[in-house]
Amino acid sequence: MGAIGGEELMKWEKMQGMANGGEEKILVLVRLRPLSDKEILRNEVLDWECINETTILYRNSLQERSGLPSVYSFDRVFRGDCPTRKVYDDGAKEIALSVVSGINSTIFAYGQTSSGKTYTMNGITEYTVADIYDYIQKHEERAFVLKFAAMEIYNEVVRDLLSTDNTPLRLLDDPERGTVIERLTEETLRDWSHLKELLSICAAQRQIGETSLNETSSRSHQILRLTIESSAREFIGKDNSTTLAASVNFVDLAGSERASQALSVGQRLKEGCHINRSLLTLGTVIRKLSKGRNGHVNYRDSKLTRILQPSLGGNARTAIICTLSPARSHVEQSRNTLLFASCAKEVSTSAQVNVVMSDKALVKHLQREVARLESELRTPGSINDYTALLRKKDLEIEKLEKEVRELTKQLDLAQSRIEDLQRMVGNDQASRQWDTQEKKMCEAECSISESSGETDPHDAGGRLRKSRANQYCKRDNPGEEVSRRQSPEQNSKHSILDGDLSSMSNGQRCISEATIREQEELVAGVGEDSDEICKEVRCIEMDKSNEDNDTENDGRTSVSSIPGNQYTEDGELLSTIPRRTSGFENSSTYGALEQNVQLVQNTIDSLITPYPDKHSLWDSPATASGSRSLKLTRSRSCRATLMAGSSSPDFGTLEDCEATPPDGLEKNFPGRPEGFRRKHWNIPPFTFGANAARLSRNNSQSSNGSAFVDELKSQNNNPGDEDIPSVDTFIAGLKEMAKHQYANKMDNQDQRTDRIAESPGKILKDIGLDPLLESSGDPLQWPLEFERLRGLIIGHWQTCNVSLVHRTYFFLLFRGEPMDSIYMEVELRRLFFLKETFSRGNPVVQDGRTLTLASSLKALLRERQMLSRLINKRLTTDERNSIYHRWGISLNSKQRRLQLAQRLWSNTEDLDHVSESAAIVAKLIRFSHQGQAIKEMFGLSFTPPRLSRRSFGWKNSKVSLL
Ligand SMILES: Nc1ncnc2c1ncn2[C@@H]1O[C@H](COP(=O)(O)OP(=O)(O)OP(=O)(O)O)[C@@H](O)[C@H]1O
Repeated sequence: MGAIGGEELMKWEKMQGMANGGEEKILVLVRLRPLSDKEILRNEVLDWECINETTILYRNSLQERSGLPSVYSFDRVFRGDCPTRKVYDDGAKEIALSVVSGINSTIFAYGQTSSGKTYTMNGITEYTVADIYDYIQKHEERAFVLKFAAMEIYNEVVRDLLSTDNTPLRLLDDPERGTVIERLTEETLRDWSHLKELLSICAAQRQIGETSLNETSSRSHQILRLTIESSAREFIGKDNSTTLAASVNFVDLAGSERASQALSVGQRLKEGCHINRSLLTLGTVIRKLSKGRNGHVNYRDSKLTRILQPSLGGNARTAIICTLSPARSHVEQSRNTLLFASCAKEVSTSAQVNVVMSDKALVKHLQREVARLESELRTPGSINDYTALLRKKDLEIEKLEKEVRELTKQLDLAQSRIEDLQRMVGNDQASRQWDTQEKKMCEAECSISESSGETDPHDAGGRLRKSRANQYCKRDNPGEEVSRRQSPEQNSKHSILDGDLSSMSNGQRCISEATIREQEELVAGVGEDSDEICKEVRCIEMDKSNEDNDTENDGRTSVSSIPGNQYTEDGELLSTIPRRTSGFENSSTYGALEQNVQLVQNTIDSLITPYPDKHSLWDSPATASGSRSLKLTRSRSCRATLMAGSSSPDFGTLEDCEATPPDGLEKNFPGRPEGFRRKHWNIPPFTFGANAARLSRNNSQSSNGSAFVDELKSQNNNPGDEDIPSVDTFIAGLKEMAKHQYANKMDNQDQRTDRIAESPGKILKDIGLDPLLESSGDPLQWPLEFERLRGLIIGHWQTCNVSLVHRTYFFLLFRGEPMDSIYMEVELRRLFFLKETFSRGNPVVQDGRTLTLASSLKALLRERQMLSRLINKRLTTDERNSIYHRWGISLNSKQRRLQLAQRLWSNTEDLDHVSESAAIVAKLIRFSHQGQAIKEMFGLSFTPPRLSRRSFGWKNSKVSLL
């Protein structure tokens, strides 16, 4: 409609609103003709009378007792002496002239032979065309093109009345336009006289069919079609020129009398059958349509109804003029005609304005586009563009190569961790058989440190001496591991608690800053040398009664007063409240320490085996169970599974890892609370299939590292999935938010960085890089805290209409590892902000787009539709059916894909539902995530690189954050 302007536009819009607004009933008119001369000569009686403008009455009293109706009402009825002009003006005109407003229209004449159909239609056609020309002259602001076509349907054969070629026209099905008549001549009308000329040609052509058959009766249906195209003159030739195009059909039907009454045999009988067939079909169609549009309407049963389909039940305004002979001898046919008319008045159509872009405008537009592209190609500037593009690509490649190098480093780190873990597990049992002499040496060193004032945490020399003490213990016990392994039966807590340590005074402790830092590193998933861990365990005598004194007096208060983030039930981050952590400082017994060590092992476990789960969503239980065998003590295998992707790196794997107690210390490790473990890992697996093997780093770290990155990234950037934000985009956004959020914290901490050397543990926690401690205080509580925060996040996702793909990425990437709390906080803050802003009715600008609650809801609906389209592509039939079955969607129901997409992530209270939704979305978008691996690859992991005792590594963590 862009080309239509001003008053005309308003008028057409009004018309469009009227026509598009809803359905309107077919206009039904009844016209009585006067008695013909012959009828008068036969002394025929007039049985019908129009008693007012809408009612016709049957007057024969004898017939009234038949039980048939004697009064019929229609939109208009016209007496025998009523001129055709009035029939046109009072009835057909409004419908016929809709065509100038771009609305299709059709005028039918229905009635028995000699009832006056042709007489009426000739007049109606003439008046309509005259009015159209009149309208054209009055609307000079628009340019009109009139086209005329005419056809005849005779014996179910369609002929072109403007062509001398008698070859029947074929009806073709066009997906956009419906039934199209092949080769139909369309003459462009030059003027009124031209139309007259064409009408006479039609009449002559039609007579060919008639004269040989029945001199008094038309045995064919005739359709004259006038098409009007109109464009606003001011826009003609411009790109945005559009055209209104509509047709008005004048349909003169064959006589509606029955074949038996046509008194026909042979050829005439055949004609009668065909006439009956098309008229019978027309009647059936009208009858069906009059009862509403439920069920199949058999338009295709005849050529007539096929051609007139849009006029009868579709995009056209329609009028039917039923013609009657008043003579008593025709009463039966007249009654049939009125019954047909009664049905027709119940039929509704729904017309609309037809706007098309003109061919001319289209051609012009395309020509300009071609010219523009050609000139772009010729312009030197475009070469510069390509050069700039190449440079940009080069930079991207460089960046990717850097990422590959970083990844390689991280893989090395992962390898080291695994080795540490193995050593740690092996050494742990031996640690319980601590040799008395070793303890004494350690204690002696510790006592020296203590007495020499090393309790001052700022005393670097003291720390050095303590460190030396630890080193000493280590160096002087080279056979320690061997002896531990040789005497496992001596591995008991008594050896520690009842040994020489018990003889130490309450004031004596071996907690050094180095030890504390090492513990922090352990919590952070960094595997320290297991020897050193053992020594730390041995050196600690944590007397509960002394703990308060320690924290108050020895300057290490900062270690135990760890900031913890406080959230409201709604997830609002209230404040960072200093609180005393009960983490390692409270480990006053060996049992507690053992648990802490075990926690570390578990953390490492989760790092190297990030895909625990139950049965595969996609695999059969047998398949899923077949892939479960990992144990902590088989960390190398775990790594292999992770790196290789395994044929089924499914979540069942780690669950079995956890559910089947491995050898060694982990037997005693309570792990995550049962409920947490059950829910948390209930996420279906993602099979990497053929790509799995390529995910292995094998022995060639650098070269295969690149392939590894490429593989992972390509998996998450499927061609053709432009609508799906890639995991890169997701992570980049997340990191950006994390960067901003923590930049502030970092700024606040800058002045304290000078003191890092003096108080590294404190700074580490203050800057929020030790989220396990920071967010929960007690690392053992982190799983529960994680679950709580995740529940809040899931709820806010729903409230804020957050993208399902985003939810899926987040849900699958952040699954309870200690360092995830950073991103949990970032996400919660973001969601809280969104929720707050939306609740105030304000928009949020995100990635340059303005988001409102309504627009986000729309986007979410679009995303669901997009996902529904992927269901058939990305899921096998079995997978789909299995999901439909589980989700209560009938396999026979219509739009079941859309139903499934609508249900995804719909029940945020049910974690099983959420998990399965995430798995389905991940599968649809081909997100073959790898948990920790992908997090490390994209620098999402906060796990600091392996820290040297004397080099403080938080900056490395910051780098990974940025
Ligand atoms: N309203 C009328 N006033 C005067 N004469 C009429 C009227 N209607 C029809 N006639 C005359 O009746 C005769 C038959 O009319 P017409 O040919 O239009 O009938 P028809 O329904 O088209 O018949 P067919 O089905 O055979 O084509 C014609 O001579 C026509 O002039």
